[in-house]
Amino acid sequence: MDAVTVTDLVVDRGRRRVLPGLSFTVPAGQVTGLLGPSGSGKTTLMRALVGVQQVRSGRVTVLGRPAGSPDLRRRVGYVTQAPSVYADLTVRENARYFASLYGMGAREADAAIADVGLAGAAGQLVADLSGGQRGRASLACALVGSPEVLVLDEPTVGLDPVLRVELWERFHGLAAAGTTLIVSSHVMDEAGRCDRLLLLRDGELIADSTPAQLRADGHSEDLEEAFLTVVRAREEVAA
Ligand SMILES: Nc1ncnc2c1ncn2[C@@H]1O[C@H](COP(=O)(O)OP(=O)(O)OP(=O)(O)O)[C@@H](O)[C@H]1O
Repeated sequence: MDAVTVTDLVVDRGRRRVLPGLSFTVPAGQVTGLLGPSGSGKTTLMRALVGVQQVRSGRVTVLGRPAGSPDLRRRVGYVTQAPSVYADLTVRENARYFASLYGMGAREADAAIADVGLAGAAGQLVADLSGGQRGRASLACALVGSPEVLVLDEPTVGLDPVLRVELWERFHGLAAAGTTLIVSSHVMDEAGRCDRLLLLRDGELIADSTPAQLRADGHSEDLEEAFLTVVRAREEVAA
């Protein structure tokens, strides 16, 4: 089953056409990576998926409903690049506050904090956390409502390698339990951790693939190299 269907999506931001007509589907219960260089349109696409981006034309369907439908609010979680937690509350207070909005209790809040590896900092004010910790506090607040679709904009930026691996394990744990995750990144070494890959460049979909297929198409075990080979092959065809 597909959790997300995007058909002929066109988005302009300012006077620029950022997404010139995207079509793809995202399977449910998997981790789909949205990979592409800075400025390729990843955030714009994620905003369209959660229904906060004005779109010029096209259709975005999430869990069978138009993106942004009121009944999707509880079912879709979105973590932006800028952590969206209250700086003057502790991590625990933030998580419990968001839990209460979803009708959840302290137990779920504490579990979400533990999931992102912040149990030791639960009593600390968010204002006193490092950038990476703040990002994880934000993630905990999105996890607390157990959304069916989780859209995460560069969730591992600034994290040390051990935490990154732990978070990716957590993502796969969530997917195994049925959650659909869409995770953006601009570092190709994270591409290998995804079940599926959407590769964006200048708002266009260069590949809708799996890591194994991309390696085969790009004739390289190294995903970055494989990606470059696929990009160059496309450019030669276009020239
Ligand atoms: N509010 C805005 N008004 C006009 N143009 C914008 C606006 N926000 C983004 N853009 C442009 O849209 C394009 C895509 O931006 P977007 O943030 O979606 O890219 P991205 O792939 O998420 O980049 P990054 O990895 O750096 O976050 C960029 O060229 C950017 O300059």
